[in-house]
Amino acid sequence: MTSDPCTRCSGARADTRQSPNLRSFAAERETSMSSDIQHVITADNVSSGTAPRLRMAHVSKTFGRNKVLDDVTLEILPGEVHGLLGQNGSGKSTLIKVLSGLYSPDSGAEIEIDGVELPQPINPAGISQRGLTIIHQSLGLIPGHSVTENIRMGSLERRRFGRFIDWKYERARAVETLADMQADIDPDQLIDTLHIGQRATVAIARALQVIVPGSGCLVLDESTQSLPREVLPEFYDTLRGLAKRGTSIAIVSHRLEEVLALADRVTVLRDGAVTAAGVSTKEMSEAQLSRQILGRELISFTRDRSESSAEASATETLPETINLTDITGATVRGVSLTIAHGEIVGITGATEAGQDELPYLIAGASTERRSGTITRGKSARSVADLTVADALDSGIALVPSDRAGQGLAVELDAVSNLTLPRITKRSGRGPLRSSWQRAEFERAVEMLRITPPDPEQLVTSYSGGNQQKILLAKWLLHEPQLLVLHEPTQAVDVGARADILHAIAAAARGGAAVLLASIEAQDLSLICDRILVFEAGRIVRELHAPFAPDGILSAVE
Ligand SMILES: Nc1ncnc2c1ncn2[C@@H]1O[C@H](COP(=O)(O)OP(=O)(O)OP(=O)(O)O)[C@@H](O)[C@H]1O
Repeated sequence: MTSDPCTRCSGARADTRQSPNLRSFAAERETSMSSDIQHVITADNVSSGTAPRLRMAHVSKTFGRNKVLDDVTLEILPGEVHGLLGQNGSGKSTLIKVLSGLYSPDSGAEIEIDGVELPQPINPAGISQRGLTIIHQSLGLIPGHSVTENIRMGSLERRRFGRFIDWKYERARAVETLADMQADIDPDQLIDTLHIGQRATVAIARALQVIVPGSGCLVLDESTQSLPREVLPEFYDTLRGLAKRGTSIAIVSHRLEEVLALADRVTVLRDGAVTAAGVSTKEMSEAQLSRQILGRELISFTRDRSESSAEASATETLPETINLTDITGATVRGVSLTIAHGEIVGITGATEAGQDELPYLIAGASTERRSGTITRGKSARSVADLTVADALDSGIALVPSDRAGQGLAVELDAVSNLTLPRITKRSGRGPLRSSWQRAEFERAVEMLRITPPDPEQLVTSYSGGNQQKILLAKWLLHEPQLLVLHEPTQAVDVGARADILHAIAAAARGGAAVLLASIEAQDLSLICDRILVFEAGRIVRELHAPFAPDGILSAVE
């Protein structure tokens, strides 16, 4: 990665570090647009009339009988940031996998970089030599290897004599890149021991290493979703710096404010076909963009908080509250809090402030040394030796943020994933693939509009957002007494986000106590009754509804 020498960008860097949120970033971009980014299509950093940096035309892709891309064209100009948008399952990742050579397109596809056609089938190992770097949703890191090895993989330099790899040198390069990104990550740490945000940082660091400033194309498929909020402004600045010098950037993101703040133009897919091709984002509002994506008005989520607590208090059999007492882990330091049945308590804070760890401590999903007690009515449970199975027996279910690593059984189909936690209890009553399983699948499809509604499709063949819905549905159908969620709306489109918030609110209305760990201020403001802000492992502020997203962000900063 390189630092941007332009003074305006340096200024932006200082501003955004003070106020790390997208709104201020977008506002900063607005005020400086006239000088560069907004006129990117005609100004000096985009050569108008020249060949696109990347051109994909007539790209179709069929799986079995399902045509998921239909004659798609995408053109990305030198020096622009281009948003590739669409609902969950609209075909964005498939298009990027075609570009990277992971999927072969149907016949007739044309793919060019700087006017030169890429020979098909595309060799995944060869695309970086053509200046193309892709970060997939799955991040593509190698478990069991260090941060240095992962960052330098693909860029390792052999010494002239002996042809050995000088690991001291490679480590220094990795340290340099991490420092450029202001990422405090130990280069010798195993990738497996990093949290998801740190892993995303490593994947992005690796991609940025192979970009030669002024050329190439960097494609980010939902890569920012797990980056810590405080590094985002710096990261956006880096992208803008790269684009300003001529590198093209394609971003796939469901965060519309992010897209509007960063992208010069957008291409929108709906059901595998292009509905907007290279449309300028100049003067485009979030509402217009979501209409373009959904093909309809967005029905926003609203929660009637009074109705929720009234219904929950009618659930007579449950003790009124769940009490977490003196919970301690690696980053959480003696936290105590109470959640009433029917209540949704949000927890938020900066990275490593503790809110990201608490869900795992109380759901038995942490390997850290831990202590504290969970009390419900007369029953008290120590978290020191709590396992996931114990937690489930006690009615505590966790929706983790690491969908593939911790949330889903990736080798199984959708219906097995949905019903896995309850299958042992049910298996005595008939064959595994019972009508019960199918009925559960149908409930999940109805609740969260999972597409395609195919119970036997491998869960990994679902789009990222639909995998997220399957994960959430699995635990909602379990009807836990304490529902613990960590970033449940990651990777979902604007419509699905509303569906997910509805489903969580319905769980609370049904009597569940809900603990929601998230950095999404908008989600927290819409759904929570209370929000607890963490700092250095402790709760330092408590906010009560109604909230404004900006108020939540300033409470964290
Ligand atoms: N290997 C596969 N086999 C069968 N179907 C697949 C496969 N990969 C993707 N699909 C289907 O292709 C469609 C498009 O999926 P894709 O992952 O490209 O969507 P997306 O726009 O990236 O969605 P998201 O925003 O949720 O990540 C989905 O219906 C998905 O189920």
